Amino acid sequence: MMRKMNLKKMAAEKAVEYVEDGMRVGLGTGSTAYWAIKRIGERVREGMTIQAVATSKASEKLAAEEGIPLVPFHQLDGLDLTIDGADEVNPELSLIKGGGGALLREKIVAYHSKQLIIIADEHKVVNTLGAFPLPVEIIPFAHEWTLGSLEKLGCSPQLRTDNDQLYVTDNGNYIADCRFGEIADPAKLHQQLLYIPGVVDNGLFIGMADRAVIADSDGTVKIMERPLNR
Ligand SMILES: O=C(CO)[C@H](O)[C@H](O)COP(=O)(O)O
Repeated sequence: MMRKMNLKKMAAEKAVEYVEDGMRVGLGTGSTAYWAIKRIGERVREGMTIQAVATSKASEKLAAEEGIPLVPFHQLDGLDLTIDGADEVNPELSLIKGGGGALLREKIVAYHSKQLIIIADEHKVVNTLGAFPLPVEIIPFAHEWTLGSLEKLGCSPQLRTDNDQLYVTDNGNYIADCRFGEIADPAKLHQQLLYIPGVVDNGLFIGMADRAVIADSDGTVKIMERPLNR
């Protein structure tokens, strides 16, 4: 069987074929997006001209090292394409994202992209979202109360830590990882979460991804398209 890292690379490199000269491109975050940024870097060095923005400080650093031209947000009125990873992908291409903690910037960038392509290995494809704990970005102020409100929605939120310290996002916030179990109605949960003061955003991406490029352990790469009725 092929190693997982190779599957991520395969999906990422296939997705980078959608990047065309002159495009404005959003760069995702995580170990799969890493391979997309590396491949985009190669294509830039081969002569492709793009303008890029990154969804995290880590991806920004990698892109700069790769020589990818990064531009300030105010110079662009939107993006043509964003390529990003995901923690779960369902058949409607609804997603759980934020395992890497970059969900807020990822959602802002995806929202302003004409196209969002998700890259993943087959292990991320699920029928129903929710086995992966849903990351919810919350502001530090009164976060204990915000955690209480999350609990009332039916999960036991875990404040994310990193080396025994509270994990702090690029935006200075905390992440509560929330185990809801199977999420029967992602759109409803999304609304309920956004209703809680102190919640900045959450890792549910609904109706945002246009396609998912999925690498299978049999060595094939398949493209999932978002159903037209959504
Ligand atoms: O949403 C994300 C970061 O916030 C990542 O895209 C997601 O966690 C998948 O990461 P990986 O490709 O490392 O499995």
